[in-house]
Amino acid sequence: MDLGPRRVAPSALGRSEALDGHGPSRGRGGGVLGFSLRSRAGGVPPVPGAPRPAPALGAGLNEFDVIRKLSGLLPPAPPEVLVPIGDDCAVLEIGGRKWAAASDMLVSGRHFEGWATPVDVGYKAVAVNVSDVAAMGGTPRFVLVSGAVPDPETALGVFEGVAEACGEFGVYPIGGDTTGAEALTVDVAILGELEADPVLRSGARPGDLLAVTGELGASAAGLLAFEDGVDGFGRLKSRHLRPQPRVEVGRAAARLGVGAMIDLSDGLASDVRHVCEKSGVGCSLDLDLLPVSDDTRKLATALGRDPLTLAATGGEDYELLISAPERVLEILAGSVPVPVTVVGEMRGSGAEFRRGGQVVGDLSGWDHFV
Ligand SMILES: Nc1ncnc2c1ncn2[C@@H]1O[C@H](COP(=O)(O)OP(=O)(O)O)[C@@H](O)[C@H]1O
Ligand SMILES: Cc1ncc(C[n+]2csc(CCOP(=O)(O)OP(=O)(O)O)c2C)c(N)n1
Ligand SMILES: [Mg+2]
Repeated sequence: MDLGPRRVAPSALGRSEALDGHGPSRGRGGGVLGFSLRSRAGGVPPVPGAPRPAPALGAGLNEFDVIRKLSGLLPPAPPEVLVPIGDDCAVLEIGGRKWAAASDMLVSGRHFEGWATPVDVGYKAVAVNVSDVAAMGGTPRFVLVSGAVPDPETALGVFEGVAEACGEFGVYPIGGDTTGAEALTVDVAILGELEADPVLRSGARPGDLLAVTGELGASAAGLLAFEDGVDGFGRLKSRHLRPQPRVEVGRAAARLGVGAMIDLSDGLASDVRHVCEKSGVGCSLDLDLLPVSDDTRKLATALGRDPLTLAATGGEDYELLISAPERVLEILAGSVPVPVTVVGEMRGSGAEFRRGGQVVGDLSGWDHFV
């Protein structure tokens, strides 16, 4: 295990400024709330006494508010549903076996631009779903792949990438759907098998340590390189286009009975809050402990970005965040070929990030509606 200067400061520290589990705006666009404020400021002044228009349903909600609200609309789950909406995968019991099920899609302009070929998009669409199964401790088995594509060549390119990823991760494609559209969208649904009990987001306990696999910030750095047209940095670009989900670590973690696990898609700063919220606990993370590679640091710095902030908020790492007692993490780190780095600890309440011993606020990851 990468123990570094590993023990984070004890929890006699100030509380986080973003305890609601979502953090502040990342300043991308105005969001739905921004639009309503703008239109009011520039529009016709309200007529005294006239009925006010009802606010649009969902106005001002962020991505996770939407998911919480739609979960509230669910009828009672049938008995086969062991874990409902709200974790990396749902868990179903079918034929005496436990299955993890999830879906994630990639949308042109939102998840990729022209730097990603259709083959890259197909590959990544499978990989990010495999990562959700890994986060439950499962073995990915089957995918359904649906493409909304501008032309037949794109459809076939996507499927080439799907086939490549399926071969690499031991997954079999059992169907999907193909339709025409202006811009490319690829949606993958996955089924994984669980040999051990699934690892949920809700099992973290105060006193557990928090560890991440692999490295953080490389994918976000690769994205910056594409966006800014930077030559070179092929490893970072590849980390962005071809994430390597941590299936073996996830399975080992489940066998060891770690407390909680989540895959890092939106960024550590956001994803750790999902674990806190679901577990009813808090956490303290030390940014100085984040595993950030030299090339990530070099590129981020060259582009005027802070490498540690990028690593905490950039997203699409597809590493695992694991909460477990220290001894369990030591055993895990000794049994997998990927670095497992302690970055903080769980505590009673509050989500706090520290750096150089000081509390830093305003850290949050990706949110599709902010
Ligand atoms: N439109 C939707 N309908 C039903 N469940 C959804 C929808 N969007 C997201 N979810 C569920 O909400 C939870 C959180 O979703 P998300 O943040 O996308 O998780 P992840 O990062 O693991 O993909 C998951 O359990 C997911 O299945
Ligand atoms: C063109 C472009 N802009 C921005 C990003 C960065 N980005 C898009 S989605 C995302 C977060 C992960 O995607 P999401 O759809 O939220 O996955 P999930 O959490 O559901 O697994 C990030 C960091 C990108 N990959 N491409
Ligand atoms: Mg998702």
